[in-house]
Amino acid sequence: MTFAVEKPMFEDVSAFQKKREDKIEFSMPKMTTEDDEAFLAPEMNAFGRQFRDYDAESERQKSVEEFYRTQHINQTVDFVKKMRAEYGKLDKKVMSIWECCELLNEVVDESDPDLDEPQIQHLLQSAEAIRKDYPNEDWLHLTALIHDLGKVITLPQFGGLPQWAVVGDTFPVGCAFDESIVHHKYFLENPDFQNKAYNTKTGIYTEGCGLNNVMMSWGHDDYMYLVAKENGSTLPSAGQFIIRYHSFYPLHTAGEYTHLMNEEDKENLKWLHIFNKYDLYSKSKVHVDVEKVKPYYMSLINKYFPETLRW
Ligand SMILES: O[C@H]1[C@H](O)[C@@H](O)[C@H](O)[C@@H](O)[C@H]1O
Ligand SMILES: [Fe+2]
Ligand SMILES: [Fe+2]
Repeated sequence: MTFAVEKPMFEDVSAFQKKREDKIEFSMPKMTTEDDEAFLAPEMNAFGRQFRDYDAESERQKSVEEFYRTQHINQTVDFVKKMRAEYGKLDKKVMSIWECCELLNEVVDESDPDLDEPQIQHLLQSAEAIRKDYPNEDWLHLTALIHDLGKVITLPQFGGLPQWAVVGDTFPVGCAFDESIVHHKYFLENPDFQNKAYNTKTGIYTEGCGLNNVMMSWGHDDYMYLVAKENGSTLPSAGQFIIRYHSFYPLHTAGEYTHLMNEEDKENLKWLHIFNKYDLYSKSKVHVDVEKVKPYYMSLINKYFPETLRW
């Protein structure tokens, strides 16, 4: 394999080039090809139910519903503005992408009816699944690996936010809460629900303004997008879009809120549709061997991210 190496700006070209080549050699180990069958989406989740069944009668569903009750009451325009300002500082920690993956060993997502495994497994399961079907789109494998890293903000050293401010599906604030949002009834107690400036179809926005100008409920998607962007990641725009809107089920699955999109959003949405299948249907009790796949993902991290990032 050959790689295009950017023209270095240094005087000592050979030393720089050498460093760069070492990095590249390390960064491209062979892909494992033991099982190269296509990814098959299962019909049932690990609990023997349909995926994303928010109305089933079970203990897990009850706690998921309670999660959405608090999320819907508390995610307001004011709250999102505060969170954006606070987390925009990126002053919580300096660490690498892989260190963050390992921190997710400690995080279990209370909003998810389909998975109660540590989040690092979900990252690897979705990345390995998408890699099977799109072997040449390395940026997509990496996008899957990192898409949920933002969940670290539930940990004490990152501000210890309650789960309702971190996980679950997302939706715009500042305009009407669409009825396709799961457990929509709990918005009745959200102060923005009664606010005339915020409760019309376009609210504080304009048709076609672009999602970049829309404030989404605060959580792991927007936070991780911010981390990637502010630290100068070279992930393509579709990868950044996937990270930012993968929980926006009211758009990518229900097809609502399209009046807020611009042309670029429409292009990127095609990739988000592809991604969503692997994010959702790869959730399983079968663990991926972390050490075995780590070298491959390290090579992608080195390609698209600096060594350490501000979080
Ligand atoms: O419960 C899940 C989980 O929190 C995911 O990380 C998020 O992306 C989904 O939208 C949500 O339904
Ligand atoms: Fe997520
Ligand atoms: Fe996910």
